[in-house]
Amino acid sequence: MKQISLLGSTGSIGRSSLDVIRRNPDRFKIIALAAGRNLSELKRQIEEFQPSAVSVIDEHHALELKRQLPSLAGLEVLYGSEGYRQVASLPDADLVISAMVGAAGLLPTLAAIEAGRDIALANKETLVMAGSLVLELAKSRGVNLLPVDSEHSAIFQCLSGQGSQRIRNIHLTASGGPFFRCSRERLETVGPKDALKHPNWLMGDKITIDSATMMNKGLEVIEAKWLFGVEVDQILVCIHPQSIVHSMVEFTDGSVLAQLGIPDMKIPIAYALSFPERMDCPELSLDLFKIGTLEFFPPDIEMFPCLGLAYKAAREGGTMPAVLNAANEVAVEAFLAERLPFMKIPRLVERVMDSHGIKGLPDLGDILEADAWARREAQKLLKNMRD
Ligand SMILES: NC(=O)C1=CN([C@@H]2O[C@H](COP(=O)(O)OP(=O)(O)OC[C@H]3O[C@@H](n4cnc5c(N)ncnc54)[C@H](OP(=O)(O)O)[C@@H]3O)[C@@H](O)[C@H]2O)C=CC1
Ligand SMILES: CC(=O)[C@@H](O)[C@H](O)COP(=O)(O)O
Ligand SMILES: [Mn+2]
Repeated sequence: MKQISLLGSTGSIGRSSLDVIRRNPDRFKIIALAAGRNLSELKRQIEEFQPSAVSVIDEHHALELKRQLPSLAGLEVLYGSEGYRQVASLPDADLVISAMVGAAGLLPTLAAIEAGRDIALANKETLVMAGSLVLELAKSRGVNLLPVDSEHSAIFQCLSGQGSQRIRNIHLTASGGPFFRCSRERLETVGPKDALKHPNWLMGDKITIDSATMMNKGLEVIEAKWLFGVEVDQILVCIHPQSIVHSMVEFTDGSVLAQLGIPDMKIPIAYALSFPERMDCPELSLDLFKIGTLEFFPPDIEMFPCLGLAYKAAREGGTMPAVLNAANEVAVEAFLAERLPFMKIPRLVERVMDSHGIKGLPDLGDILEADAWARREAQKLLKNMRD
């Protein structure tokens, strides 16, 4: 029985993870949950999965949760950064699922690695911000980093049993998002409702906007660089509107291995949870004849500059990827609140990056400082960039 601590339980990945666990009660046991503010969903999860500890965002939400769940004696209700740290580093957990959204996922994930727990990693921002530190710490603690992100799970599966020295290129597939082949005129007018309509995947708002700008693919390039130890220029993005091929690895002998499946996150989640074994998921089945066509196109970096900005940040290294990530989080939040037009998301990120003095070989303090600086800088610039 694998004992699991789940960070980000009320989100899209959190709920899909619980679905996989619910179907396999003989293999997995939830021992702790961490959420943000969604108490009604968390309450349902506590009642069903009976964890021994939970953490929420702050004391107010912890008190409210206790008020709503008076009968659950024995449940430890924690909150804030210390609560998340405790849930992430429980000694009884075999695996921690890291599925909070954004920079909030970094410290709990580091705490879990520090405590020697294997990680099923959905929170790509952790590797974008602090890839070098995360890899070093995971190595020193003997921790397995098991990718949940669909493309990285695909690459990980294609690489099983092969050394990464023999990789010529990684072909990272992207759906193209809701605005694939849109005109520039149209992109100037799109709002949150349009951008939240992802063609293939049901996900949280932040990653759905990142898919629409293609920043998601940029963050994934950085994530792949760290997970698979390849050079940035070996990671090639291709638009694959069907989202059936989840990524490919081209080896030095010209062989290309791909992983395919329906676009459902329960597949990569199940793989990360059961690794090195596979599970039976009869409901997740691919009908190739229904799909019929698989297409591949080059990305348009002029229309989707966020992808180019992420490559630039990856090449420059040091604190720059953390700055890219923080500026993007501010820009996406402003776009969702209708305070920034869609096409100004990359402009804001670029301006913050342009005014950043990179610190090479950053420690955790440098990364957190760069993240805070980029948020302040982005907020300042936002005021002049609304229309
Ligand atoms: N959704 C998907 O299919 C995929 C997601 N990912 C990655 O997985 C991660 C999660 O994505 P997704 O599930 O879509 O996101 P959601 O927005 O659906 O869920 C986010 C989760 O994080 C919690 N949360 C939000 N802010 C904070 C905070 N400041 N402190 C603590 N917890 C917080 C939320 O809590 P609450 O709602 O209770 O406030 C919720 O549980 C992201 O990094 C994303 O890039 C990767 C591949 C695919
Ligand atoms: C499901 C998943 O892994 C997402 O990261 C997905 O890939 C987003 O779609 P895009 O390919 O449009 O970014
Ligand atoms: Mn992905």
